[in-house]
Amino acid sequence: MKHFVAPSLLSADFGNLKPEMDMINRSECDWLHIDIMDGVFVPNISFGFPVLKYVARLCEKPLDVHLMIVQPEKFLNEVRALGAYSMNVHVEACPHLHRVVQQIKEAGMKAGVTLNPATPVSSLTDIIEDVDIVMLMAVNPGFGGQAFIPHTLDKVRELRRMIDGSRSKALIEVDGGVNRDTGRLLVEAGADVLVAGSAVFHAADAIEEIRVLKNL
Ligand SMILES: O=C(CO)[C@H](O)[C@H](O)COP(=O)(O)O
Repeated sequence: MKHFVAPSLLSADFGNLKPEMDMINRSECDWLHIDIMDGVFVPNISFGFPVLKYVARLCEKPLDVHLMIVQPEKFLNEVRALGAYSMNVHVEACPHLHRVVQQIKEAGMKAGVTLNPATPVSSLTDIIEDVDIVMLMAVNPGFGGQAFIPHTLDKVRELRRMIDGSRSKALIEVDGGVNRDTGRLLVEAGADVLVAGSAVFHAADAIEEIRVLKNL
């Protein structure tokens, strides 16, 4: 399968959301990635549901919602009400991960689980066949514009082997420090979805940057 590209809203110009979403709609990107932060699970706060309702109205691409919050299951209905395609929760934030994954799927969304850089791929052994997406953080979550952690490439290869050796059909998504250089290495390692914030929204020509990322 040709890999997907998901620009991350976190790096958009919030004073110009309408033109930013027009750009996303015109571009070759596959999903819009949305980072919700709570100032507890991560040391930052991004945006909440009133802003996201506006984004959801403007954006014609599937919404990939990444909850960097404690107790993400509390907001399942709000995420579903956005019309989200997928809901990603952190393994580190969910002591009852299997239940949360089932709840996301019962709500009609794709279930994604996300690993922080220090969380091993092996922590997914007993859930890999239940999830639709595994997202690997290639930076410590909370801020855009950070440097890619190279060990993520080993984690992508390990996860690829785990998925291919099981009945899992999970997509491998990578978030943080993704640009045309790291993106190429990630695709070669077996990644299916590239999330890119600053590489897209801070580019001189965002549509062209998305095209480049799509054609790596
Ligand atoms: O999850 C995130 C931060 O926690 C962002 O999606 C990610 O960092 C994207 O930004 P960039 O591509 O600039 O690294």
